[in-house]
Amino acid sequence: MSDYIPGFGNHVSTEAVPGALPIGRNSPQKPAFGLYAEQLSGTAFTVPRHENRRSWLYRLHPTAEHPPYRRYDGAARFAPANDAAPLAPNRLRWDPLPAPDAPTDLVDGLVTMLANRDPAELEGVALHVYAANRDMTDRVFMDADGELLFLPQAGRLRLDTELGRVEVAPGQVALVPRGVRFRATLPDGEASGYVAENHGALFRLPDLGPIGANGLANPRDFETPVARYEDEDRPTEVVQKFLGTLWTTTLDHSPLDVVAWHGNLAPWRYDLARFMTINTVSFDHPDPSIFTVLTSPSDVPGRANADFVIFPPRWMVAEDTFRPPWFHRNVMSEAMGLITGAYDAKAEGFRPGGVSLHNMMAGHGPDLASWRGASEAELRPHRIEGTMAFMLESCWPYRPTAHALAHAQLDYDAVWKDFPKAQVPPRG
Ligand SMILES: O=C(O)Cc1cc(O)ccc1O
Ligand SMILES: [Fe+2]
Repeated sequence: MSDYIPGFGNHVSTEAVPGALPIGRNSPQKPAFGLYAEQLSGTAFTVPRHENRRSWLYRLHPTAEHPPYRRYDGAARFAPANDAAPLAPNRLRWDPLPAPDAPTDLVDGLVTMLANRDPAELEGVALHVYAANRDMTDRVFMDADGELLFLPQAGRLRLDTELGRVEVAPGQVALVPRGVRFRATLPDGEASGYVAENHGALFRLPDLGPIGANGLANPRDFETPVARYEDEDRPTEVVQKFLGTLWTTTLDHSPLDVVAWHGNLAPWRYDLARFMTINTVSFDHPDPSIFTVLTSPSDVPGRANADFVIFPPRWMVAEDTFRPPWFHRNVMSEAMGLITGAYDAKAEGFRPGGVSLHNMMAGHGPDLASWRGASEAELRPHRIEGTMAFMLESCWPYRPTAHALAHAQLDYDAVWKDFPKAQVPPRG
């Protein structure tokens, strides 16, 4: 049997021990084996049925049984954005995180770069980066502030979650729903990458409009783990992110003790190589919304709280067209990262593991070298290979954290310096 069940947002039933899952009801008077039934809500009880997400978990201990949380004093840079000072409307870019110089697990290796809105408003996203070289041992993490989308850049992650094991490699992404506890271990000994934290409406597949019934990320390619549990009676720390700060408590058992579960709120993984990419076969560079993998809508139709967009390997065939991204100013705010290769609008300086920020209305687009190259290129069919950039586009402008502001590349603006002035014929 596969360790994964295919499909996005499906109603799944899975049990690690035969007979653990109640049949025909969610909360029997006495669940099998003395298990505790617990509902985990991903949406308010009364949201419309097609948006309603929740799962029922059958576990060795009730989650409610835990001592009080105290402030966690590790992960000093895994912190909320600093919104005290006015933010300059400048474009910013960051180099990849250096490898940790001490043993560091995923939680302590997370560094918050960009965030918008307050998690208490149930809107907005944050972009974190991580660099870790140690397994989480005897501790788990959970985020009450949002769902977590993991984008490994180097090194695999094994995410042992309450609802099962998700293994994810660079080129794949994985999602852990809000509130689901998990432990990250590093099969390759070290790992670095990105985490998008979504405080708003749950990520979903975008509508396809005139594209039709198929294409972009197809639902069947999302993989949800089967139930898998630990029966460990030893102290386990739970680090929790709640309202932008970190808290800790210690249980006398592993909380990854869900023997069976059913429902449609669950972790999953997705291989970005399965993305069916759409592009022009005539002329002009289409808007990047054609590359949307997942969207988190805001209350305004079509204006996303967060769009997760990728720039995958693809053919470029447009005729009489400047093929890379055009110059633009966007009412949406654009955070970007690079998983592998080079990005077609930036000849240099945007490195795998790096981050860039082009906030609302910031003029940006190809750097001088990319513009020159693409303006002069012979327009034969050309395949962009070995690349994977992503964008987390949000209607809410991002604020870099104090740490990010202090570590931005110097003079990113210079990539748009010295464009030759256009020469129009003299008037009249
Ligand atoms: O700024 C960027 O590089 C991202 C981007 C890509 C694209 O193809 C069109 C618009 C856009 O913002
Ligand atoms: Fe852009």
